[in-house]
Amino acid sequence: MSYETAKAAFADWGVDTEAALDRLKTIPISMHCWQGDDVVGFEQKSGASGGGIQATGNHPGRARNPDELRADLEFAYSMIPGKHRLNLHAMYLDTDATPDRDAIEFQHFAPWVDWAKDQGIGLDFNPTFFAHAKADDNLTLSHPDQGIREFWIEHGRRSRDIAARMGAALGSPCVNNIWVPDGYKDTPVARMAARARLEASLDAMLAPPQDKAQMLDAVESKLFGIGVEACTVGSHEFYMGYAIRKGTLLCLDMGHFHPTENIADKLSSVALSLDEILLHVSRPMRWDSDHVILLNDDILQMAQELVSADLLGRTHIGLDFFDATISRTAAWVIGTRNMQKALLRALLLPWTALESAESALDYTTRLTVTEEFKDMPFGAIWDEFSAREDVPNGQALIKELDSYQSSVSARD
Ligand SMILES: C[C@H](O)[C@H](O)[C@@H](O)C(=O)CO
Ligand SMILES: [Mn+2]
Repeated sequence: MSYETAKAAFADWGVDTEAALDRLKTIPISMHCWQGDDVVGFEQKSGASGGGIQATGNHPGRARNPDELRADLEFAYSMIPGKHRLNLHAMYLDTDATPDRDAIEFQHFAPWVDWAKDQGIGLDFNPTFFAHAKADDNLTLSHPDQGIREFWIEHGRRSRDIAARMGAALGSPCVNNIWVPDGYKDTPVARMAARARLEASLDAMLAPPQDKAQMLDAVESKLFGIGVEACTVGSHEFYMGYAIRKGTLLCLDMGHFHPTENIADKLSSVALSLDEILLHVSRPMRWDSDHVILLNDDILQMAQELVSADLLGRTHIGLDFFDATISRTAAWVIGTRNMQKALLRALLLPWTALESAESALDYTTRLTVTEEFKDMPFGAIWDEFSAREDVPNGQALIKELDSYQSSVSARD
C-alpha cells in the first residue's frame, strides 16, 4: 500500500500520520554498548561478566576492542532511522592505562566522547559493579566489609563525574544508571542490615552535587539473578522508595520483575511520584532477563502507555539485552527498530476516540477500536519513515545485515 493511501486510512480515524512521524523522529533510543561484545568490556583482563548476568552463544564477530565496537555501532545506527544515543558501561574504557575501578577518570573515556561528537549523538553511562574481584561475593555497596564498600563508592562517585563531563561535552544530560548485583543465593537473616548498608553507600556516592543539565542519577532494581535467587538487596520497593525520597530517576528494566508483572502498568504509578524515568527495554524469558526485544504485546503496551500518559518527555528509553547466538549488530538493529515501531504504532492510535469511549464506560467501543486498529496499515507508515530517513527495510535490510556480518565474521 502506498503511503498516501495509508495516510488517508488513518486520517479517516482522525489520526495525523505526519504528526506521528515528526514525533517519532525526535525520540532517541539509548543503544547499549554491551550487546556488541557479550558484556565483556575492555579492561585488559579476561573473565566472565559475573553478577548473575551472562551472554550465551559464540556467534562469530564479537567486537574485541573499542574501534571494532564503534565500527559495529556505526553500522547499526546506519540501519536505524533517526538519531540515537549510546549507553556506555564503565568497563568499556578506551585507554592504554589500566586504572582499577576506583581510579577511572574522564580521560579514559575521551575517545568515546570525541566519537560521539563526530556522530552527533548523546552518551549515557553506568558504573560497573560486576566482573571484578571485589564483586565476587555478589556484594558491593552493601558488603559488610567497609573497605569493599568504600572501593565501590569511589567507583560510583567517579562514574558520576565522568557522566557529568560527558553530558557537558556533548550538550545533553548523561543518564548515569546504578545497578548493583548485590544479593544472596540462600535466605538471608539480616536483610534490613544489608539494605541499610546499600542505602548509606548510595547516599555517600550521590552526596557530591552534580548539575542536572549535565548528568542524571538513576537507580535500577531487580527481582533476582542467577546466584542471587533468595534475595536481591536492591529490590523494586527499595529503589522506588529511594528514588522518590532522593529525587533520582527510577530505572524500570522489563526483565527485572515477576513474569506476570507488566511495566506498562507500572509507568503511570511511578510517574505520579517521580519527575523522570529510565527504561531498560528487554524481554524476559523464564529465568533470564535479556532476550532481544520483539514487537510483542509487552513492548506495544509499554509504548502505548508512554504516549497515552504523555510520558515521552520525561522518560529516557534505553535498551538492555544481549544475545551471542545471533549477529550482534543485527540484534541491535532489530531491537532498536522494534522499539521505534512500537512507538510509531502507539502514536498512530485514535487516542481521543479511545479515551472518550473509556470515560463514557463504553468498553465495547474501546475494545472494537483497538481490535479494528490491528488491521491498519502501520507497515506503510514505517516504510515511509524509513525511506525519508534513508534506511532499508525487508530484504534490502537483510542483505545489509548479512553483508556486514560477513565482514566481521573472521574476528576470533
Ligand atoms: C549491563 C547492565 O548494567 C545490566 O544489564 C543491568 O542493567 C541489568 O539489567 C542487570 O540485570
Ligand atoms: Mn537493566
